[in-house]
Amino acid sequence: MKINRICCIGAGYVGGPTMSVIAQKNPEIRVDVVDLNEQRIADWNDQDLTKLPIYEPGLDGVVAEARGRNLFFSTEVDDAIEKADMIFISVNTPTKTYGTGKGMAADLKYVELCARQIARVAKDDKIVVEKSTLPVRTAEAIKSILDNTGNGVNFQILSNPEFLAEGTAIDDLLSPDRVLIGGEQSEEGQAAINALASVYGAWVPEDRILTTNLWSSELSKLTANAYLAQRVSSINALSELCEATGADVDEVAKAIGMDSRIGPKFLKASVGFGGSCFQKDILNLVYISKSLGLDAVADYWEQVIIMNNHQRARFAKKIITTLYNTVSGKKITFLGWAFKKDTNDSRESAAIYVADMLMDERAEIAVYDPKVSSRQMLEDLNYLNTRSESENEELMDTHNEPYGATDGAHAVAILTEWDEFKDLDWERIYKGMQKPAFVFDGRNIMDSQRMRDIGFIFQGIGKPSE
Ligand SMILES: NC(=O)C1=CN([C@@H]2O[C@H](COP(=O)(O)OP(=O)(O)OC[C@H]3O[C@@H](n4cnc5c(N)ncnc54)[C@H](O)[C@@H]3O)[C@@H](O)[C@H]2O)C=CC1
Ligand SMILES: O=C(O)[C@H]1O[C@H](OP(=O)(O)OP(=O)(O)OC[C@H]2O[C@@H](n3ccc(=O)[nH]c3=O)[C@H](O)[C@@H]2O)[C@H](O)[C@@H](O)[C@@H]1O
Repeated sequence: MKINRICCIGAGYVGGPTMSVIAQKNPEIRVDVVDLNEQRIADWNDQDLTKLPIYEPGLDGVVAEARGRNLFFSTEVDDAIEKADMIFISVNTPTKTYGTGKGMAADLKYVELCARQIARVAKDDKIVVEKSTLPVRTAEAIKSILDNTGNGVNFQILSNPEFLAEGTAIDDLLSPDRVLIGGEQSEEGQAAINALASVYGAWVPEDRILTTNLWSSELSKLTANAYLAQRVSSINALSELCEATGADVDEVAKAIGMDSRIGPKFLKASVGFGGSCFQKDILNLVYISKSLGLDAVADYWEQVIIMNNHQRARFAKKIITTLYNTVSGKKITFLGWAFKKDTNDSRESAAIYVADMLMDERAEIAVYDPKVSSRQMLEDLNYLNTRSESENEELMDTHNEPYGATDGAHAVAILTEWDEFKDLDWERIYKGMQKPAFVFDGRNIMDSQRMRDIGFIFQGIGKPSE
């Protein structure tokens, strides 16, 4: 089966970059990325490539090559569905904020809407690909909707979860560790799997394209994120033990990471993991386990989230106790708001929660982040509903450069590991701050000796205090 046209519903962090690379590598396939959000589509179509809605290193070059050739962004969802042979569903699947499973289960309403829309519009056979991260057995629900509300055409459902990480999305897409495709174990299912495998085969070596049954593929995505987040929570748990004993968490991480069975990656202690997916996907895993009566399994994974919440709170508490048990009226500068470097995404960023806790103590927060807009920072805080929007505005001040942000501050807290923070003129920052000048490095990016030599009272995560 030859694929001539692809449609992707959802032009977000996954749909946008993934389809850009598919289009770049398959110039003979037309790829239409569609979204209900008109502003987002307008931004994807902006001639000024610095205005793309997502900041990802290398994305602008890929879009420049393919856009207008065989890559198109539009709000014409029906038209793109109708003309496509293969339709990716890449819409958001946030944690439910209402009803059964509130705060735990994945909200599948956007996915279901897509399935219903595909069923209504499709007039010939289609392959429908789950790109969104979904609970195991969702393909069953999608198939039921398509088969029962459609126009009698045949649908094949595939699961093709995305493993890219933000900030390295283009590199991850260009050379993935693996591409996972789950499908029905039938002749038609195999043909659909082969069709999608040939799209990736344009640039991904065959031995990296892994095919499984649908349920293994759906569950592997939740499992991969749970394992990765578990490693961060494990090293963060040990960071507290390091602080209590005089061990250095980076030294411990290096020592264990050299064991080839453990490996060196994802062992960086931090103020806590963020991002739109780790928490949501683990909560979803916990919810599924609980629904199946597997309470011990649910409790095991829930601990990863509990530890992450603890790490964020511990960081805020450390700032408060170190600043003589009060931060009221004190200026505390955050360097970084994004959940990790090289992205403008701040969803579930630890910075939001740490700011919220300090603002509860009436601290005045000044923030500088190279890519996150001040509007987004305020929206993030308002979303928590802890205090009124005007109070948030009063207590938070945003800056577009670091020196004004740190001027007059009692303390600086590093919340994101942006490379540029290492090269700031820290002597200048020190001079401008209140004394004693405190720095809390929530990412362990600074050289502690150098910072102490400048005069700072410096504290990293999981590091000896002097
Ligand atoms: N952000 C990431 O790095 C990764 C995300 N994922 C998963 O991919 C999925 C998408 O995530 P993101 O791209 O981050 O979300 P996003 O929120 O950035 O993008 C989703 C887009 O879908 C659009 N949308 C929702 N319903 C629609 C509909 N009925 N018709 C047309 N457009 C619709 C929204 O307007 C939005 O622009 C989620 O399930 C997520 O768990 C998977 C791997 C990585
Ligand atoms: O499903 C998803 O959304 C994606 O989630 C993560 O990607 P992402 O959240 O973009 O970024 P990561 O590099 O995994 O970092 C997540 C969080 O963990 C933190 N982290 C990561 C690694 C580490 O050693 N220490 C640490 O604190 C990061 O700072 C960040 O806040 C996974 O790495 C991707 O494979 C997956 O596709």
